[in-house]
Order: sequence, then structure tokens, then C-alpha cells
Amino acid sequence: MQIEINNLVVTYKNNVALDLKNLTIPDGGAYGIVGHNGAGKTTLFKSLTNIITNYSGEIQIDGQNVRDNPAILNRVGIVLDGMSVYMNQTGWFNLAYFSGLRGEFNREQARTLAAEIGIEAVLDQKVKTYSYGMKKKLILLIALLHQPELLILDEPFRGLDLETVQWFKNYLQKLISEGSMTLLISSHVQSDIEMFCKSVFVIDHGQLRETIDLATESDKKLRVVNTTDNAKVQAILTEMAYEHEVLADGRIQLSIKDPKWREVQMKLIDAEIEINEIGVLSALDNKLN
Ligand SMILES: Nc1ncnc2c1ncn2[C@@H]1O[C@H](COP(=O)(O)OP(=O)(O)OP(=O)(O)O)[C@@H](O)[C@H]1O
Repeated sequence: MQIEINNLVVTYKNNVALDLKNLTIPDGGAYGIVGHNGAGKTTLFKSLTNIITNYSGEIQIDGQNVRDNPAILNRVGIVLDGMSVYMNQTGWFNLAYFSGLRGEFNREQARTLAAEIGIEAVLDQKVKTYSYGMKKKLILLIALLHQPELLILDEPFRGLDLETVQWFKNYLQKLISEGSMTLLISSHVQSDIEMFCKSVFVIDHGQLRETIDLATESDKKLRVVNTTDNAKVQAILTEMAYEHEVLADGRIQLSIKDPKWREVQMKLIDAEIEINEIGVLSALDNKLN
């Protein structure tokens, strides 16, 4: 499903949380929404799904104005932190209720998916007895049940156990590769964004700062090293005329593709310098946290 945003301004009291002039998110594939805490990511997701409607500007999904045509949201699934469900009712009640709002409720399909996610055993219990992770799984299940064409996930893996995260990532990969779904995902974990997304929209203070095409940017990745003696390493690199840069935190940034790296490593070993950390710096670095 294609998303088209024009002059979207969301204000909380006097604070402008979101001010997006033009943003088009194409149909199909996965797109990242990244930005520091408070950048406006959740506000964007809430606006896309009519949880917030008190905004100026326009949001269209597949050519339909969302605020005027809420039925389009039957084709959209969303997982937000702290989303409301009926806490005094059982998991089954919530599944039936929220699925019912969108059409048919298929209990057997729900049971199968619940078993895969690992909450089948607690569906007879009231949601108020659930842990944070269990509640999140229930919300995830509600979002997935009606096979959404657009899935919006706000920090989807936070608070889930490792096994569920793995299952969920595989499940998302499968959905993306089938090509029938558009995924919009926010995460502060760079590898999660890089794993799924072909493009990333960087939001900063409510505004679209940058669009990063990860398919092309990945070629420009750099290696960042942190060693037991960065100053000495820098001297060695300068002596070797090896192009590098020292980052503000003292770590050293090098081109990842340079074949000279092996030679550098040998020199470091000869000088008894150990590498404490090697990280890959991509275009996304410093934009997530
Ligand atoms: N209910 C609210 N009332 C007042 N201000 C709010 C409310 N919700 C969000 N804000 C403010 O709006 C701005 C955007 O918040 P939002 O939650 O959209 O950011 P975010 O990018 O999702 O942040 P995070 O990465 O921390 O989840 C922030 O300045 C936040 O303090």
C-alpha cells in the first residue's frame, strides 16, 4: 500500500511533534523510520492509523484520505508500545473483538498463530495478568491475524524473548519476500533496520531530514576500530599513508574494502596492539539513538 503525506503537522499543546511537508512511501517492501528519542516516529504511526486525528494536512493510503475513509485501515496492522486492549477481558475476547471489527474471525487460524508466537496457553486468561511481553505478543497477533497489506511496527522486538524475536524476524522476512506487504518499521537497533529495509526515512525534531537508500549506501560502509592504543595505531596508519579518520570518541574509521587492512593488522600484531572492537559504520550510524 502506498502512503502519501502532505503538510502533516501534529501539535501537542504548543509543541509541534511532527511537521512533514511531503513524504511518499512506495507500495511493497520494507521501510525504516528512524530518529532519536522524541523525534516523532510514534506520532507519525498514530497519525497514519487514526489514533491521532487532530492534525492539519493530509494522509493518503492507496489514494484514500485516511481520516475520511477509516475503512482503509482494515487492511493495515499496527503494533505500538502500550497499545490499548481490554485488560479485564481474556486474550481470546480481544482477538475475537478486534478481528471482528475487521471482518471474519477465524479461531483456528488465530490458534495456530498464537501457538507459533507462544501465547496460546494464556489466551483464556485476562490480559491484566499478562507480562509486558505477553501483552505485546497479543497485540502482534491482533495485527497479523487479518493478513495486513500494510504492517506498521513501532519498536516491534523490544520486550520480546529471543525465541519470539527470531520467529518474528523469520516471519517478517517471509512476508516481505512474498511481496504482498508493505512494512513500516521503527527501531533503535541498526541491524534490525538494515536487515529488512531498502530505504530509511530519518526524522529529526518532527521533520524529514534525510532519506537513505540502504541498497546503494551499503557499498559505502566503513570499518571502525577501537584498539588498546588508538594513538599508536593512528601513527602507524599515517606512516603507512593509509587513509583514515579519527572519530570524536577516539575510535578510528577506515574503508572496509581496502585490501591493505590485512597488512595493517599484521603491523598491529607486531606492535602488540590488540583490537578491542571492530564495528561497521553505515549511513545509519548515529541516527537511531
Ligand atoms: N501525549 C503526548 N502529550 C504531549 N506530548 C507528547 C505526547 N506524545 C508525544 N509527545 C511529544 O511529541 C514528540 C514526539 O514524540 P514521539 O513519541 O512521536 O517520538 P518517538 O520518535 O516515537 O520517540 P521514541 O524513540 O522515544 O519512542 C516528543 O517531543 C514527545 O515528548
